[in-house]
Parts: sequence; C-alpha cells; structure tokens
Amino acid sequence: MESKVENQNLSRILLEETFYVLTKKNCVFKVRLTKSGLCLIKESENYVKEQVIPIRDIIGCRCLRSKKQTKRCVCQSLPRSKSLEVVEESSLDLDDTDTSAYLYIYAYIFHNSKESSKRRERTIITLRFRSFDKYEDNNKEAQKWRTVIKKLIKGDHVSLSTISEFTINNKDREYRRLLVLCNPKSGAGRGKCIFQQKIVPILEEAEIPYDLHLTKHANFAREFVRTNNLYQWSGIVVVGGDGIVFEVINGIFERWDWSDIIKSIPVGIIPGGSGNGLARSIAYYYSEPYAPSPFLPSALAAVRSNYAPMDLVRVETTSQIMFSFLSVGWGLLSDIDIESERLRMLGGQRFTIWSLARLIGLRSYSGKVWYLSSEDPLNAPKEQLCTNDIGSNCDLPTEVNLETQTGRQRVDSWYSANSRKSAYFSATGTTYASTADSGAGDPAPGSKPRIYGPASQIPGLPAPLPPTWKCISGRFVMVHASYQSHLGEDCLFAPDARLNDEKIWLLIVHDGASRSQLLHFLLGLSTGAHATSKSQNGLVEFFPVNAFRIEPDMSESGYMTVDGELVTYGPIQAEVFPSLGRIMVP
Ligand SMILES: Nc1ncnc2c1ncn2[C@@H]1O[C@H](COP(=O)(O)OP(=O)(O)OP(=O)(O)O)[C@@H](O)[C@H]1O
Repeated sequence: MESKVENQNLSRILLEETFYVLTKKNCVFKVRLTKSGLCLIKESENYVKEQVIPIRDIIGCRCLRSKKQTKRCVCQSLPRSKSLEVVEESSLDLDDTDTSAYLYIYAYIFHNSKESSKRRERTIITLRFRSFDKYEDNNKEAQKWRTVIKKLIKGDHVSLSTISEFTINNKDREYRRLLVLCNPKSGAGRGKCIFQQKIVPILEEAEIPYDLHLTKHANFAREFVRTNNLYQWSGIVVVGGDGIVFEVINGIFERWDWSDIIKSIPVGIIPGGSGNGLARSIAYYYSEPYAPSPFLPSALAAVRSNYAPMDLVRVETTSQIMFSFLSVGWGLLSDIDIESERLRMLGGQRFTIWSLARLIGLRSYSGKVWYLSSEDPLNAPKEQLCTNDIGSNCDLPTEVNLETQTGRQRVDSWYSANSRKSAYFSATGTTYASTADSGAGDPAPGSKPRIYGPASQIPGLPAPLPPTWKCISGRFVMVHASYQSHLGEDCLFAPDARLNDEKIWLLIVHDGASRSQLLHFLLGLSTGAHATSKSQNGLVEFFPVNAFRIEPDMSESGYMTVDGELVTYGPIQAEVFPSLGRIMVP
C-alpha cells in the first residue's frame, strides 16, 4: 500500500509543456517532469512513444539565450540551423531578435541492455521556450523548469503547491564549492590533462564551482589537508592514484578536528594513477560502466551530493600509525608494486610486466600471520547498495532539441550545443592564499605530525594477542589484505567486498606453489577467479577477518605496503573501523 502511494507520488506531474519540432511536420513532444524523471512523449499521426530520463541520470541544466551572429544576412532575422550559439543571459553578445529562452538539460543516460555493453551516453535535451512575445516571459517559464529540475537532482522536496512559489532567479547558482587536489605526476603524468579535458566540462554542466590546486611534491596533499580551513569546501576531489587518496585521508587524521572533517567533508577520487583501486572498486559496487570512460563514474559522483560510508583500517607498524582505505601487503604483490615504480611511464602496464619478472625470480618470506576471524558470514553486504537495474528506456540521440509553439514562423528549430569551452581554473577563481587553521594540528618544525583518530581496540604491536586470535606460521609467497574489491583496474581481489562490509579480506599464498600454479593464480586475480578456485591444493587461503598481525622473520628483508605506499619492514597490524570514512559515490 505504502509503495503504491510512493509510486503515485513519484509519477505525479510537476510540470508539463508541449513542444514542436518544426522541421518535422505534425511531430509533437509532450515533456513532463515528475519526481522520478523527465518524460518525453512523442506524438505523431500514427503513434505515441514515451521515453523517460531518470533524475539520477541528469546532472544539471542551464538557461541560455541565443548569441548575436556576427555574419548574418540582413534579410535573415532568425538563427540558422547549426549556426546558432547560446550564451548566458548576462552576456553582452545577446541576440535581441530572438526572444526565446533555451533550457539545456545535461544527462548521462545509463544503457544496460547487455552486461557487456553497459554504458553511459551524454545527451543534451534542449527545450526552447518561445510561447510569449517577450524574452522575460519565456525566461520565466524556462527558469521554473530549471529550478524544479535542480531541486529534484539535489533530492529537495518539491510539490505542486511549492512550484508556484519558486522565485525565478537566474542567479540561483550552486554555491557548493569543491576542493580539487590534482597530482600532475600521477600515472603516466596525465592527471592535469584528465581534469582539464574530462572533468571540467562536467563540473560546468552541473554548475559546480571548485578551487583547483596542483600538488607540487610528495606529501603536498597531506600537508594541504592538515593545515587548511577545509570547512570552506563541501568536498575534496582528488585527481590521481591511490597514493594521493592515502595522503588526503591521512592528512585528515593529522587534524585534531578529524572527526568533524570526516563526517562533513566527503572525499572523491578521479582515477588518474596507475593503480586506481578505489575508483575501480566504487564503479564495481555501483554497477557503473568503467572502461572506456573510467573518469565518468567519479565525475558524476563529484557533482551529485551522494556520499556513502566507507570502512577504514587503522594500521600500526613499529614506526607509524596510519589509516588505510585499500590494502596492506607483504610479499609478491607488494614487491611488484614497489619494484615496478621504475616503469611508471607505462601506466598500469607496469604491473603486468613486473609480475612476469617476479615470477621468474620468485621469492618467499618466513614469518607468522595472526588474525581475528570475521564474525559475519561470507555473503551479501548488510546495506543494499544502489544498482542500476532501474536503467532507462531511452534510445535518444545525443542531442534532443525541442521548442514551444509560437505564432511566428521560425526558420528552424535545430542547432548544435557544442559551444563548450575548457576553462581550467575555477569559475569563481582559484584561491591559493593559505588559510591555515589555528595551528593546533601543526607539528613542531622537523617533527612528525601527530595522528589522531579512533583508539585501537586490539593490543599494541609488541603486546601478546589474546587466545581468540589464530596463528599461521611458515613461509609465504605473499600475505595481502584488502577492504575493497579491486586493488587496481585489472585486479579483482575480493569480489564480495563492499564499501562498508566491516571486513578485511585476507589472502595468504603459502610457499610451495609451482610457477605455473602462481601464474594461474595471478591470472585469476584479474577476474576474481582466485577467490573461489579450489585447485590450489591448500596453498592459497582467502577469508574475511576483523584484524590481523604479520610478524616477518627479521633476518630477511622485503617490502611492506599500505595502500601501495612503502612502510617500515617489520611487524605490522591492522583492524577495521566500520563506516569511519565518507566517500563520493555515483
Ligand atoms: N608534484 C608531484 N611530484 C612528484 N610526486 C608527487 C607530486 N604530487 C604527488 N606526488 C606523489 O606521487 C605519489 C603517487 O601518486 P598517485 O597515487 O597520484 O599516482 P600513482 O602512484 O600513479 O597511482 P597509484 O597510487 O594508483 O598506483 C603520491 O604518493 C604523492 O606522494
């Protein structure tokens, strides 16, 4: 009963208008806006066809006017097809002869007809309001639509009675500013280019202002987050790899007000690194298509006010405490990660090449692995994450241009909306001035910043562990733990992992496996097959835990990594803190 009422509520028509395609005789579009989406109903002589664009696929809309044409024939009073350009109402370049108001609606429509062809397609719907003789009246109509669409995108309450009260204000812009921290050196050095070419246009379509800061050296992002007044931003978007996300998260935990920051300022990630484990995992959890546009799910996440809790793991070594969002590693995968740094210019390919090199010169390490088993069974997450099974029934072209009827004859109604500019710096100006906070989180010069955050619930590193902990002792090719599904774009480490499943997924590969078994295992990592494979003769173990400790034999040397970053080689332990972080999700 309740869901029936809810459905009725979602399908109630908030706005409706009839538009005409003048180039096609007798073709009429009824456009309806409901809480669930924008419905285009095409009515021609013989049929009626309905297409719905879900609100969650729409990222923004803008009201624009036509631009004065420089070379227009005196006898041609109206804009020609495809030559019409649009500008902001405040522009000095307005075409006063065209009294229409244009509403541009930007959508990234999800198509999921087949699993293999899941994709999002950018579509611009243009509604041309021209029922009135005066631009002001047409604009009033367009602005009303814009205001309602923007409110629906934000998830604000909209009812039929409140629509008439909306003040029509073209200045009604988004004041939520994002902080963008971009690592120009990440991956194959494409971070800046990715932001400029792929992300800026989407931020502009959604009218989200931002302040861009390029990282100048290692630990720049960490210091920036620790020392600036973060409350001026609504979120932090990182452009780069997992290394820069690690810096941002640990920068937050170096602030005395970490608990307020972590709750109020979510972090988003635009994949520009060579690993991109977190970005790939988020797309996986939300069934968002990743390749060939890996930036799209993250860009959509950044412009929507949609956040989700994420488990964080407190990691302790003999010299450091840190908060990790991705992984802790010892052995083969860490060796590959660290030693392939020299091939950084190859981007993600560096991992494949170095995997082969490490298999030839295979190493194993002696030590003990302690763990506290996860109490939760290995099944679906507690919180049902959003999937895109709603989909859309759209087969729209990438531009849809519609207009209201007018008594006056127009030359035509179709035009291109590709007048994008790729401004690089913030629309509202980039702020570089240091706005350091009270300094309470600043370390004394030369000393390490203090790490805050929740207190550990397990014994400190040197202390013995309680009997509830289990121990495996021996030689290992690797011990690797992850709390995300993907360690990298091509590495599906824990297929059942979710953002806040409260689990650390522990993979142990014992010494004794042949090279061909290990090759088989490494290949399985790209599809997640290793997680279910029974053919490893007990040499591979994979299970969820709440906490673990590794004690390597210190007579040998090797690498230990946290989120792909090198840490002190020696005893290390980790424990999960459920839903401690907040992350932007599509
Ligand atoms: N301007 C810079 N010059 C040199 N190094 C930088 C700069 N800015 C950031 N860094 C360092 O680069 C390291 C790696 O960056 P990032 O994680 O963005 O890319 P990546 O290593 O290619 O990706 P991944 O971590 O996913 O493998 C970060 O840990 C950071 O300390």
